Amino acid sequence: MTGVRNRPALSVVGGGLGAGKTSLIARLLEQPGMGRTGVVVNEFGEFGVDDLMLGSSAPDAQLALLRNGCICCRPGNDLSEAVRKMIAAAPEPLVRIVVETSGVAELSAVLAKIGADHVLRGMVRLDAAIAVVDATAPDETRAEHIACADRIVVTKTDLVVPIAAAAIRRRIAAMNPTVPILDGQARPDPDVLFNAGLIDGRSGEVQADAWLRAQGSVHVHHHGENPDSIRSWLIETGPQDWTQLSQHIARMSRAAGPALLRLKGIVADRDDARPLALQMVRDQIYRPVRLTREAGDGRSRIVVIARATAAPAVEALAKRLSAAEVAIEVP
Ligand SMILES: Nc1nc2c(ncn2[C@@H]2O[C@H](COP(=O)(O)OP(=O)(O)OP(=O)(O)O)[C@@H](O)[C@H]2O)c(=O)[nH]1
Repeated sequence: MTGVRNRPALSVVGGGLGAGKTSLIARLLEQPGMGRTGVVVNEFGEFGVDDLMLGSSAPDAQLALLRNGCICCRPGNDLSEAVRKMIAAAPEPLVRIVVETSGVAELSAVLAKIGADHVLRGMVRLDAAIAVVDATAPDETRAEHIACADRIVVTKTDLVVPIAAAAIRRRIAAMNPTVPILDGQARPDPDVLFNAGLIDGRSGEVQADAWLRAQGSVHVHHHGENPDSIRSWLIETGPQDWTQLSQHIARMSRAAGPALLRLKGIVADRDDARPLALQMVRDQIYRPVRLTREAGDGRSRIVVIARATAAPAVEALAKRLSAAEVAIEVP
């Protein structure tokens, strides 16, 4: 099996129907440094046009089309198979693979499926979850997309007045305070858009803080009284016993149910100087990654993003972990 650092970095681009996913990827593919990229397009319907559009903007890119239903809902391992074939067929080793989800897929459901697919995980290195938000359709902004994204790209800002674009950015920041928000019109730099994973694609080093993005950046947030509103928590605590911690997290996840959207953490391990990176998308727990000793500072930091109804479950988790400080939204 290829060492994790040498595997292609897999990023997922999600967003509503017509939000601008294909246009964003097509513009990215035209940029220098985007060679040796493969794109897997998942179309909901039988006839795909996205691959034609991408093929014309980057004739050398490796393209694969998965038709007929969302990869998150379809049984089987179509995505794994498409990625395997793409890696095998590429004339040169691929640096990156971008998966464009169908416009009806939930980004969180696609990420959860990828997390559960050990064959796929063995072929790639997970990189960025990118949510595309259409500035002309603010009401279509889906909480799941925002909550689980590592990067957000707001598209069609040329079609709205600046004040409307600013309002969308504020709304996104209130739902996910740690996520960088980029403007699609500004032609996002691939180096800024991608490279969001635990391992820095350029240096091969672990980039724990950049990945967690919780260093002093999660504030007390309140986003309305509505039980559907999205909240974020930063749980800061000391070293943990891994087995116990995973049981506490599983318990929190069961209590929160579908209200839990995303969890990310760097956890100091009571029995090992090397911390663990853990993440969840919905109820899917990814296998934790053991970091290097240098990545730790003796503290555990866990970021949880969930609907407001999950508050008791998250607060109970914080209590069980004897969190020294919990930043929680206040009404
Ligand atoms: N003015 C403007 N139009 C855009 C922008 N981004 C995308 N579009 C247009 O919006 C339409 C939909 O864009 P696509 O890139 O196909 O959207 P998509 O998310 O891939 O669509 P589906 O795959 O069907 O869900 C196209 O006509 C694009 O030209 C933008 O930033 N500004």
